Amino acid sequence: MMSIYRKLPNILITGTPGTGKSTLCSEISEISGFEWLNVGEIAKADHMYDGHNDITQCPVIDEEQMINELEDKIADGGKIIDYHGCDFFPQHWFDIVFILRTNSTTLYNRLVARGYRGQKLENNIQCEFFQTLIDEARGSYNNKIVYELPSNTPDDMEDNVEKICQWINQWKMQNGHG
Ligand SMILES: Nc1ncnc2c1ncn2[C@@H]1O[C@H](COP(=O)(O)OP(=O)(O)O)[C@@H](O)[C@H]1O
Repeated sequence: MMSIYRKLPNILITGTPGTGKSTLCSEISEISGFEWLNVGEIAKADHMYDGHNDITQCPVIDEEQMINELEDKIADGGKIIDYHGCDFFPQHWFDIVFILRTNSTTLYNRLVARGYRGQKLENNIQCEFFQTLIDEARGSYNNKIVYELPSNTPDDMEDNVEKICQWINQWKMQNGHG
């Protein structure tokens, strides 16, 4: 509904760390010209933190500050937002939400390769296993705009890039910018 106020749509890509968000966003950004906003990287660069979570062993993002920071950019449309959480963004920001899904073993190997160990590794595997991001996305957005995408293989990645780019083109045509 809100999309009529934007010249281009905004896309949220979420999922457990290691499911392939950055890889996917970078490819879509290159093809579509949409700006990729990596929320974790923005928080790191601008020290937008509000404490430390001992369970996830990650700094806690200052959500209010992040929303203020992103609000103007989002209003223009044409953004791909990449974050391993999705419940604190205003619902009207996004025209579509994709959740990347990866099998436990595959994800385990990716996170080990990234240097995750012990509790941090286990927490992330559990996050994926218990479909945490699915529940979070379904609880935060209109379920008609929420889609799961498998992200286990390079073929999956290619399919996902294609699907999302097709969706962008379709949106442009339907909204008179084709
Ligand atoms: N669908 C996929 N098939 C094969 N490898 C993948 C896939 N998605 C991600 N990877 C690999 O997994 C690792 C983590 O991907 P990344 O995009 O950094 O995930 P995230 O941004 O969700 O943490 C990278 O080495 C990436 O190349």
